[in-house]
Amino acid sequence: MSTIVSVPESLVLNNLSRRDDMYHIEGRGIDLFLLRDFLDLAECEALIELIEADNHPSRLMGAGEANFRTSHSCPLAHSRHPLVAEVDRRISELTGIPLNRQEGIEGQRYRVGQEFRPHFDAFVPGSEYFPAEMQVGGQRTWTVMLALNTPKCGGGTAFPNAGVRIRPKAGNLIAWDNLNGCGEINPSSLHCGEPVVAGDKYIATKWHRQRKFAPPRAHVFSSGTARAL
Ligand SMILES: O=C(O)CCC(=O)C(=O)O
Ligand SMILES: [Fe+2]
Repeated sequence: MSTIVSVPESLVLNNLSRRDDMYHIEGRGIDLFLLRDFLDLAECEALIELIEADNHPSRLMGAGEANFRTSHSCPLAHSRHPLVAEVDRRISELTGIPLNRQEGIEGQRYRVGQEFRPHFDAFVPGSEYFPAEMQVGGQRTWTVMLALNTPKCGGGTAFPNAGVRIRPKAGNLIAWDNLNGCGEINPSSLHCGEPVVAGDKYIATKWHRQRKFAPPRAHVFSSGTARAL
């Protein structure tokens, strides 16, 4: 038996790794990519303004412990701003993953002390939300995360099982696959947004699905909860 997905994940790996401006960050058990200056500073500022204009306390899929994710989130697609569509398009061009497998990009703002504790972006099998998510696009595959500013101190994106910490810098993009070759959650994809120590932190996160993604109207975009594998 074989699983057929519309874009083999190895193709995404090829698309990212063949660029000479792409840094391959070596982590235990995971391929992490860093591309500098994916957005220019004016674009970062414009996205930050959209996040400031419309945000709500960040949500979790399923039950999570208190203070697990203390940031605010903004469903950037709701703004209908042309820059958001342009960023979606550029991400699709970079990864080779078609637009119809993208979730709407989510802006996030962290103030001092706010964080997102270790979690998987991929949906956790056995959770109450899992069957519904499998109906609307299947598992999450690649995460692409854009740094919209450079926090003064703290706020790194850390992968504890892979032994990697990435410091956000305005305009930079990072990307990783949350699944292994069998389509199961890769334990090394566990990651967190470390507490911000000084200044604010703004990012925008793009999650991708295994199949065409057609969310019901009330669909809430958020990350998976932490769960030991
Ligand atoms: O804030 C970060 O660095 C990580 C955010 C994150 O993990 C997510 O949006 O899924
Ligand atoms: Fe995440």
